[in-house]
Amino acid sequence: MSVRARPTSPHLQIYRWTVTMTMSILHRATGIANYAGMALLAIWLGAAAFGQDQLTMVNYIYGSWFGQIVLFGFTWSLVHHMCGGLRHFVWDTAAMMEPGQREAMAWATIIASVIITILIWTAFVWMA
Ligand code: HEM
Repeated sequence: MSVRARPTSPHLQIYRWTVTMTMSILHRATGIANYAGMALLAIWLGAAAFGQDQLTMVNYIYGSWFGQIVLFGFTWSLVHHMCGGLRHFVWDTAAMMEPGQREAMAWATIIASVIITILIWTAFVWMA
C-alpha cells in the first residue's frame, strides 16, 4: 500500500524569512535579556548599598572589556525593546499595518536602536 505524504503545518523551514519576523523574535529575546540586565543593575545597586569595597569590585568587573561588552549589549537590548514597544504602540492606533509600512517600521526599529545606543554610550561612557 502506498503511503501518502501527510500534510504539514507551517513551520520555520517553510516560512520565507522576513524582517518583521526577525523583529518579533528579537522583541521576545530582548525582553528576556532585559530581565538578566536588570539583575546586573540590582547587583550594582546592592553593592553600592553594602559598601565601598563591594562597589569597587563590581565596578572593576563591569569596567572590564567583557563587562563593557555585556553592558553595551544590555543598553542595545533595552533600547531595541523600547523601540519595539513604541512600534506596538503605533499599531495600537491601527496605523502602519500595510506590508510595506510594517517592514519600514521594522527597519526603523533596528536602525534607531543602534543609533540611540551609540549616542547613549557616546554621551554617558566614552565622552564622560
Ligand atoms: C526591563 C524592562 C523590560 C523587561 C524585562 C521586558 C520584558 C518583556 C518580555 C519578556 C516580553 C515578552 C513577552 C512575550 O513575548 O510573551 C515583553 C513584551 C513586550 N514589551 Fe517589554 N520589557 C521591558 C521593557 C519594556 C518597555 C520599556 C516597553 C515599551 C516601551 C515594552 C513593551 C513591550 C511590549 C509592547 C511587549 C509585547 C510585544 C508583543 O505583544 O509581541 N517593554 N517584554
